[in-house]
Amino acid sequence: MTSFYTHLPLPADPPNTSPERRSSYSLERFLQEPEQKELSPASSIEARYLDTAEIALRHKRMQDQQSPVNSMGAYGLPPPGQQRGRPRLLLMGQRRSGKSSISSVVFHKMPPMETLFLESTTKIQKDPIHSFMDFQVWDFPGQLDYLDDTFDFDNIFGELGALIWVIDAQDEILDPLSRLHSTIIALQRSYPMINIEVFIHKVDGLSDEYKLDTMRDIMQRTQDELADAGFDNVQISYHLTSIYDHSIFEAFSKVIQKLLPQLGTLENLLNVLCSNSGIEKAFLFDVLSKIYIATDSSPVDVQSYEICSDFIDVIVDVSEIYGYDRKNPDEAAQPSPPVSPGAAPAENTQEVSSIIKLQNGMVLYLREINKFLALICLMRKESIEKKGLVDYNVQIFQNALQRVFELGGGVRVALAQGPDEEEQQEAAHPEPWYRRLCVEGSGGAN
Ligand SMILES: Nc1nc2c(ncn2[C@@H]2O[C@H](COP(=O)(O)OP(=O)(O)OP(=O)(O)O)[C@@H](O)[C@H]2O)c(=O)[nH]1
Repeated sequence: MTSFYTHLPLPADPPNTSPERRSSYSLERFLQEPEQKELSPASSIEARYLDTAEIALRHKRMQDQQSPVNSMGAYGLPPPGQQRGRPRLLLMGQRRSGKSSISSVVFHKMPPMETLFLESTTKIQKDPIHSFMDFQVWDFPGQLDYLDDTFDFDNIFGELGALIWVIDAQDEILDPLSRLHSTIIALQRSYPMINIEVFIHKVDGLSDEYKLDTMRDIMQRTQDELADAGFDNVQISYHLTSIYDHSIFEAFSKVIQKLLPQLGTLENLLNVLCSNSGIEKAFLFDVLSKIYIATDSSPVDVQSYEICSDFIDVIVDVSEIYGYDRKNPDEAAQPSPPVSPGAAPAENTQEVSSIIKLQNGMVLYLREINKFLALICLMRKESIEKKGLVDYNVQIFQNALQRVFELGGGVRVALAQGPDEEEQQEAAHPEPWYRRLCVEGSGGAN
């Protein structure tokens, strides 16, 4: 990384738009947008975003009525807004496989080395996570046999968001695998829609070849075992993870994304944003956990994700040192009023933004969406030369996002609606990062 952005250079090239990529998204096909050779005028982009959001919302309503998954709720949960509780992520697996470490590193910012001193879990740890979406992480003691008759199976698995099974790849895997298989078989009988994620964990220090062999072995054994038990089509996702790199955040990103009914809509909005603003890759991040909840449909390469994730760390660290209290935090949480095309949006927005130029000619652009979410875009330096347009498009994206979430109901977006129980709880939590941040979009630090 070289420098924080401090000036607005001259106009630039057309955006890097891939028509094939965009047309693969059904919602965009409805829009019948003309082939684009240049950056669109801001006004047409606004119209397109609003249309996209509108169509996406209608599409979602239809899905809620029609889809078996949505009518049951995603992964066995009631639809958003009717959920009895928060979705649960259950962390299960053998003793010392790394469950508590994962939870501490991802959700509590514990430095990975400090997990060496974690004590063994003796009872179920229920950890409520207050973020862009409220959910709970339940950390199970490795020695617990929850398939035992004395456990209330329904109580544990009833409101499940995902079952995350952690296997220590540096240890022997046969015993944990056999427990995994019996759990899946038991779950298939009562909760066939359940979302099963296998974390092949502690892969740091293993060669790439060994990692892949282990993963193949686990997948094959699981498939065979389930087929023998008469379950041929169980959907299981496998992730190679370690707390010592970004892989654990990436794996959690994928787990959380599956719980978001709005995911398709978010991806569509990000696709439109990227194609109209010359953005190569865009991530919508949950700032506190560094989980990305959506990205555009171009493939995610690890380096892009890592650098965006590091960018959040930089911003949070800078804010810790140089931040200041914002005068009117409630206003900052309000949706930004629409900006007329051509008008400078800076005056009526309080969102934080920051730009870093990289040595390889790329630019990282961060924009706060609300107190939980930040948009991070990776683009060529020529694209950021039209910063006014990028800012404008991002603001339209932000407004569309708020409309999508308002309808979704299950996801909390920082729309100020007067204090409620959740906000009171939040008051007990530390100050949100953006209120202390000083790197502003006008260029340069205040
Ligand atoms: N090398 C390596 N070690 C890890 C990783 N994750 C966790 N560990 C280590 O694994 C050990 C056990 O971690 P815990 O998180 O306590 O394991 P647990 O599954 O919660 O154990 P129980 O509470 O007994 O069920 C600790 O010493 C961690 O530092 C990882 O990704 N790589």
